[in-house]
Amino acid sequence: MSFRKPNTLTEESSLIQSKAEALIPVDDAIRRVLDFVAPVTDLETLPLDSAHGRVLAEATCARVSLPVFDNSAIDGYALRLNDLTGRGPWSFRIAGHVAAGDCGDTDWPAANALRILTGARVPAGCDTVVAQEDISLEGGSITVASQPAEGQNIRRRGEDIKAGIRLFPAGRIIDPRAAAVLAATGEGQVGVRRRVRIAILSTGSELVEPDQHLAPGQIWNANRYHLSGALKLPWIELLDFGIVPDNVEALRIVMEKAAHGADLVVSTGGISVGDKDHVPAAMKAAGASLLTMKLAMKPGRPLAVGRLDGALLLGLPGNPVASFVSWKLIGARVAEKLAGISNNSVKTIRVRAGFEHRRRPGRAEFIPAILHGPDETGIRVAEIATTSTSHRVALLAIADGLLCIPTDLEQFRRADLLDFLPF
Ligand SMILES: Nc1nc2c(c(=O)[nH]1)N[C@H]1C(S)=C(S)[C@@H](COP(=O)(O)OP(=O)(O)OC[C@H]3O[C@@H](n4cnc5c(N)ncnc54)[C@H](O)[C@@H]3O)O[C@H]1N2
Ligand code: MOO
Repeated sequence: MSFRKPNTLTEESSLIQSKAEALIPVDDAIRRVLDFVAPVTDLETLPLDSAHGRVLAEATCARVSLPVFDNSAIDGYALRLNDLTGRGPWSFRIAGHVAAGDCGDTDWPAANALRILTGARVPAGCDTVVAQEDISLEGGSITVASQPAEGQNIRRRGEDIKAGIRLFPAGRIIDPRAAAVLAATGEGQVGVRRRVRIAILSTGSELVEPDQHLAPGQIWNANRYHLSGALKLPWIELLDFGIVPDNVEALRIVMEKAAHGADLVVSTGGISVGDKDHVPAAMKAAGASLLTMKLAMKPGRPLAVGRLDGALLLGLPGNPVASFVSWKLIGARVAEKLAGISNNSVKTIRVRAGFEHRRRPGRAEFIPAILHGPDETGIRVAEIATTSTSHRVALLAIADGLLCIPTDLEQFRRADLLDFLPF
């Protein structure tokens, strides 16, 4: 079975995984899904202040050197070393004053000092700046007791950033640090990729919104909120289609509408084998090419992926922790690739297991876990409440992240090292 490039995924029946087929390793599944994603190509030019959190469209090089000119690092006095003849102490009349913002081209007779303030352009001829704490001031003159070093307290042009060097790659999110660097190098307008349009829908006839009364058999919609929370980002335009009942026709209509306006449509629920699991059928009825997968992953075994109208459809499982984990590991990667983001958000750290565990291998597990520690070796220790996680929203409340147990691992002991994906 292969997962093909955009718009060529047409023989859906041959792509649907048979029951007997092995579970797909998580990394393979991610690779296959990502193979199917092309970043949005439309660009916008925005004033820097409106570009916070957006994705840089092109690599950015410094068009100036920083500092732009030699300037003083301190409040003090500018001197010419040539004027320090003989043995000290040396006295100089203060011939003028340069502050930050002044052009610094000032009349400066030989054997005189200039008062200079932090950030002020160092005048021509000045090769040292003495701190005001290191002189004695009397009337209009200063006395310098010890020999200053050449270049001291002068911030040289280009010592921070050289004109022409690459500051950021394409795909970098303009976070506050990047914004400061862009501003400092005079990038008042920046080219960014357009926002990715992501539609979400919560499938399930049992669902009502949390501000509604629960009738017998109903539950409150949790998935809509972990998704809308994760998607409230400056590079995403969120389209929320609310709750859709378990009905192929209703699902088809909403999916078509969502796919029409979105780059990615994310649904939760209705992708397993129950009589009311209609999401794959609705995707097909809408004319989508479709791939349903069973992943070697717990929670989050079922996954449906389709393409309709230029939009990618991603069907996540209904159990809240399962859909949360599937979004974090797979959905978020899809969204980031669509947006053209260069480095993905899935970054694990190493932790020690705070417990021992024996298990049936075959699925990678992602268990909500709490971090303690660090232990005597300086490494943090992960504890879990249970390995049965799929429906247990309480685990999301208490956990610091996901403890990652590799597919083939049969057992581990207390203090063994494992990967951990922080929230
Ligand atoms: N016979 C089998 N049954 C199931 C299998 C299987 O392989 N064979 N897989 C199980 C696994 S694993 C998962 S995960 C679930 C996935 O099921 P669906 O994606 O079809 O989801 P639903 O059946 O619609 O819902 C599952 C569960 O989650 C609750 N839910 C759904 N949406 C929400 C929501 N927005 N907020 C809160 N809770 C939600 C729903 O009420 C169900 O309890 O299938 C297993 N079954
Ligand atoms: O994927 Mo299911 O999440 O194992 O419960």
